[in-house]
Parts: sequence; structure tokens; C-alpha cells
Amino acid sequence: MSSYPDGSKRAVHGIVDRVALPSFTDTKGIVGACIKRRDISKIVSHRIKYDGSSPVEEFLVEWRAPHDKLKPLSWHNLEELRKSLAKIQRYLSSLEPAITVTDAAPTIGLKRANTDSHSYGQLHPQFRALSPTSSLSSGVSSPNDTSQLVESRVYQGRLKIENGLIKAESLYLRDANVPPHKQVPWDDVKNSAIRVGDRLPQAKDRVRAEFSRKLSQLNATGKWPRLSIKNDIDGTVPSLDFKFVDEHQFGKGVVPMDWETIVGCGAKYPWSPQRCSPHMGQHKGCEYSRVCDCMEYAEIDTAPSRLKDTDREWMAQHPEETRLDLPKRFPYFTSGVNAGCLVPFYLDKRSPIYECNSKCDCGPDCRNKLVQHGRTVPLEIFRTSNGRGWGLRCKVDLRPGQFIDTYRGEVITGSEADLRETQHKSASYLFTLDKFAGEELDLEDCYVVDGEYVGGPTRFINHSCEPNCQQHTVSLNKHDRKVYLLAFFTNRFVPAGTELTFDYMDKDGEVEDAPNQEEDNSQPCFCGTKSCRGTLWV
Ligand SMILES: C[S@@+](CC[C@H](N)C(=O)[O-])C[C@H]1O[C@@H](n2cnc3c(N)ncnc32)[C@H](O)[C@@H]1O
Repeated sequence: MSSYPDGSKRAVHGIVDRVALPSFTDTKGIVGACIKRRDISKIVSHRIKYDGSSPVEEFLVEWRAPHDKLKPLSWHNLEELRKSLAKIQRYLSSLEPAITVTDAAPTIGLKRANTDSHSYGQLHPQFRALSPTSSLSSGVSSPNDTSQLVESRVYQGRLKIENGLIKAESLYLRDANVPPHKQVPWDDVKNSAIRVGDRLPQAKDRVRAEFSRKLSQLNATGKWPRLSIKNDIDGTVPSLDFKFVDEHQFGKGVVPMDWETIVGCGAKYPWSPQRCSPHMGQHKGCEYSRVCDCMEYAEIDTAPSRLKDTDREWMAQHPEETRLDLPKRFPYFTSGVNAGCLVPFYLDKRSPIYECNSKCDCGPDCRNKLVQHGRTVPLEIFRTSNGRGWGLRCKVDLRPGQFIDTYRGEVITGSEADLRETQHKSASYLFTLDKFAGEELDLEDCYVVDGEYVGGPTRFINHSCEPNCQQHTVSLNKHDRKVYLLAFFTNRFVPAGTELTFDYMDKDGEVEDAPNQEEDNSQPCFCGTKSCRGTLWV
């Protein structure tokens, strides 16, 4: 074990800064301070420092410094990085191939299969080939092994504390105390610092605890049935970069229709005895769809028992005129065991659903308000066993046409979506709101929902070529053709615990052309169904 000028003893798993400045954590008076996540560009490496016999995991932080060629770097412990756990999680997953993490946070149902959770420094043999550069170490040391401690030169920024926050200044570039030959270019650091095979149980525990905290905060609202998570496969949790939200968030350049312009049903003919109200006779409300203004553009019910001869004559004579006084297809069963489920007509036809809204006179219990009230079933995010990441399932049986939840996220412009697609290559969370694209709305003017960083649990629904769910358009404002809700409903009975899936290539019941396997953006499909088409549309 080597002794350092500050008196500490360290076994080092990453880069050693023996000749450079002492670790920031050695500085007095910083207890409680932490780094703002936004200030961190990324985590570059890690090391295990021994404080007596207790291991302390430290991470080498590369600071954001847009105008500096060399970014400030400095070592920090988990306490200082407590607001940046998403960055740590990303760093941990970059080490993933060599790490089998099985220790668990019971609060979120992860399986604890490895009791050796606090062992350090076991390098997977296959990664020994990663050789160090001449000036930087990539050797791995155990507390008793100092043979691989090598001198390195890490470019460091100067740190200061302001209002409990640690901030970096990249002054050393100009600081005579650190001569240029001791400033290691970022590429050298990057290439030699990526370490695999080391266990970082403290960091993993922190990441899992943070996810548990987020989930319990969400469940604490009590607004919806509990959302749970289960991982019987490995020790990971979904990305901390993801934020659960209740409704769409509007991005730059997206202008939803002003709420003031929305007219609720009942307002149009306030003098009419037939206007919508909570009870319009026989315990019915807006199911009297001839009257409900919100349903003006819903599918006309052409059943002989509903559409009178006079209606047909009117339609023939006025093809372009109001549909207001004609009977419409009501979207949901209003009574019986299937009450609240989508009727077969909508399941088959995929016609847009027009729900009433909060400005209507029909009251909160109107049967034409379902999707807007949110999820009513307990969902579980779970780790799939065949490489499809996370998936979603329901803990209770679901009836055909039962509502699951909406797909929500950041609503962005089409051009912003194109940019994100090229920048991140992650088209998989983008959902175009193109239901009403046509004569009055160009496809390129349609907005796109990005569920990658903000959204709801449906963002975890995987693709299947024989899906048990499908997506439907639900509008709360019949005049707004650009912003609406994307709602998932089951298309058959789904027993409790079955993975929920939808067809990523489904376009209102039609399957879009299967992508060419050689196309850049295609991904192999592992849905495992008999009719699997082999690729995903992503
Ligand atoms: C909307 S996300 C679904 C949630 C995702 N599994 C996760 O862990 O975040 C879509 C991504 O999931 C994966 N995926 C979904 N369905 C799949 C399937 N049938 N086969 C292979 N990968 C699938 C693909 O990586 C796809 O890009």
C-alpha cells in the first residue's frame, strides 16, 4: 500500500493522480457540497480509495466547458455526485459487458443473488487486453496489490464552492503551476480510462435507491394504481434520465390550441332542453350522441335503428354540413361487465375517439371521459430475459378493449424529431401525431411525441408482430388536429402477468411495409411469435 502526501492510502482502479493535485475530497470544508448534474459532461473513470479498510468509490468527472479544448477533470465521491446519479448510471452501463450485478434493492423487487456485493477489483480475463497508454494506468489493484500503481498526469480544473455547489474552472490551462506536458489530452484519458470488470456496489446501490425514490414519489400521489418494477435478470434499473409525467410536455415551437378556444358540450345550445348534462334521462349522459357537441366529428352510427330516414336524406343533401344532429358511435361500453372498454367498432376501425372535456356541462362522471382520467390498472415494468431491455405487463386480467394508459412525452416539431433521430439514433421512442395528416394538415407539419426522457409507463411497451394491445387517437378538442392523446387498449383478453405489446409498424390496422433488414435503422425483432416479420421499425 502506498502512502500519499495527504496521508491517505489508495488502491487505484483507474487513473492515478499521484503527481497532480490531491483529490478534491481531500480539501477541507466541502462537506455537503455537490455538483450540479448540468455541469458534468460525463464520468470518465473510477477508482477505489481505501479509507482504513473501507472502500470509497470515486469517479473522475469531466466538466462541461464548451469553450475549452481540454475539459476540467476532477475526482469526486458519491456524496458529491448525489445529484448526478444518472451520469453514474450511464458510466456503469458503459462497463456493463463485464459486470454481472445481482445485488439488489428489495424495495423495487430486484433479486439478490450475489452476497459478495462489496468485493472489488475482479477484472474479467477477456478485458486484460486493454493496454494502458504510456502515461496512464489501466491496471487494477486490490487493496493488497500496489504493483500496478503507476504515475499518471490528469488534467485538472480548479474547483470552488458556491452556495453548496461544487463548480469547476478550467484555469489550469493557463496556470504556470501545471506545465503543458502534464496536461493530458482528453483522448488519452478516454482511451485508457474505460475500465471493465470492476464492481462498484456503492454506486449501483445509490442508483437503485434513486430509482426507488422516484417510483415511490410517483406512487405517493395515489392518483393511479401502483406502478411497480421487477428485475429477475440483472441488477440494473431503468434510466434515471427518464422522468415520469402525467401529461404531454410541449417543446420549443409547439403551440397547442389555447384552452380558452375549446368549447365544451352543452355550451352551444344552452337554451335547448336537449343540451348535454350529467343525466339526460335513463341514467344517460353524452351517450345521447346526437346532442353531444364534442362528438361532432365522431363516426356516424349508420345502424338502421339509430339513423332515421330523415337523417339519411339530410346527409345526402348536405354532405359537407354539420354532423351535429346525427347519431354517432359511442366509443365505450356504458354498462355490463365490459363497462369502460372500447367497443368492437372502434377496436376494428381505429376511428378517432372524441372525448368530452372539462369545459363540458356533462360533469366529471360523463361516460365519454375515460382516457383523460388516466390509468386504472396496476402496471409493472419488468426486465425481459431475451435482450429486449425493459417491458411492461399488468398485474390483473385485462378485458378486450380495456384502456391501459396513454403514450406521453415531449411534443416536438417534425424537424426537431429529425434532428434527434440523426443525433441520437433513437427513433424508437418517437411517435408521430399524424392521424389527421391529409388535405388540411401536411405530414411535415405534424408534431412528434418523444417518450425517451419524459413519459409514462407505456414507454416501456415492446413490439410484437402478434400484439395484444393497439394504439388509438383520443381527442379532447375536436378542432385541434395536431395535439391529441395516444391511448393504448388491449385487443383481446390478456391474462394477468402477460407482457403487453403493440405492433410498431401498425398504422391504424394496416402493417406498414416491413423495413429492409439491411437498412441502417432496422433492428432484429425478438418477439418470438409465429408470424414474426424479423425486424422492428425503429
Ligand atoms: C419503446 S422502447 C421499448 C422499451 C425498451 N425495451 C426499454 O428498455 O426501454 C423500444 C426499444 O425496445 C427494444 N425492443 C422492443 N421490442 C423489441 C422486440 N420485439 N425485439 C427486439 N427489441 C425490441 C428495441 O431496442 C427498441 O428500440
